[in-house]
Amino acid sequence: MAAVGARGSGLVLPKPVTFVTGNAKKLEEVRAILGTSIPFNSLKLDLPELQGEPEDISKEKARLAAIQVNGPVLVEDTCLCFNALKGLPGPYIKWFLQKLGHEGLNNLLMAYEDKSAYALCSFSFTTGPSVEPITFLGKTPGRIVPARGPTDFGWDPVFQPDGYEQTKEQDSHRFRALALVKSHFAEARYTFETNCV
Ligand SMILES: O=c1[nH]c(=O)c2ncn([C@@H]3O[C@H](COP(=O)(O)OP(=O)(O)OP(=O)(O)O)[C@@H](O)[C@H]3O)c2[nH]1
Ligand SMILES: [Mg+2]
Repeated sequence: MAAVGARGSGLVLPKPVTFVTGNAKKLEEVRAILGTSIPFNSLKLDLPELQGEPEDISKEKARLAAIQVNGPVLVEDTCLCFNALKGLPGPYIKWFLQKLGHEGLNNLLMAYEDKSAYALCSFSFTTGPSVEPITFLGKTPGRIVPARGPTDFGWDPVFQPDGYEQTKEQDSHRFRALALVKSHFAEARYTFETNCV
């Protein structure tokens, strides 16, 4: 590990964790979910994204972010996967949404009875640029519906989680993945040489 030493039984990291994202809404949700459980700074950077499987994309984002920050980083990649399309658009949902809009996302499934989908959040954490990132996944099953509700975050209006009347739930893909991140931090008992600003 890139930890510089041990204080008590936890690893001592040279810097606070930096959550790297170019997405203000993600940052807002991460702040709300983590509260004060994991002290972190944020950095607005639009990192280049690999093509491929969600976990690999997330890990590569963490590697690139750790090089830029030169310290511990947390990143996240979010997918919206349509079962009828074998998981696509998946990690490419940002571009599909930008080009097709909510109605276009519904139209992609027009030829299929199966409207089921899932949201997948992949957080990756590394203590520094030379350390292999660890990934934490959170998944919410649901289905694609005609747009409804608030339109302030991406594809939320067309994704209805299973068992919920509305298109947004408290116990989300992000919430589930961050619960695993919190458990990891609790087990590792990281402490920091310098405080967050
Ligand atoms: O309705 C939503 N509810 C969510 O919970 C959610 N989480 C992400 N998104 C959107 O899905 C794409 C992911 O792409 P993405 O993971 O690459 O994010 P991003 O490029 O915006 O930021 P980042 O990569 O710098 O962190 C982007 O269009 C995000 O706006 C969401 N939309
Ligand atoms: Mg992105």
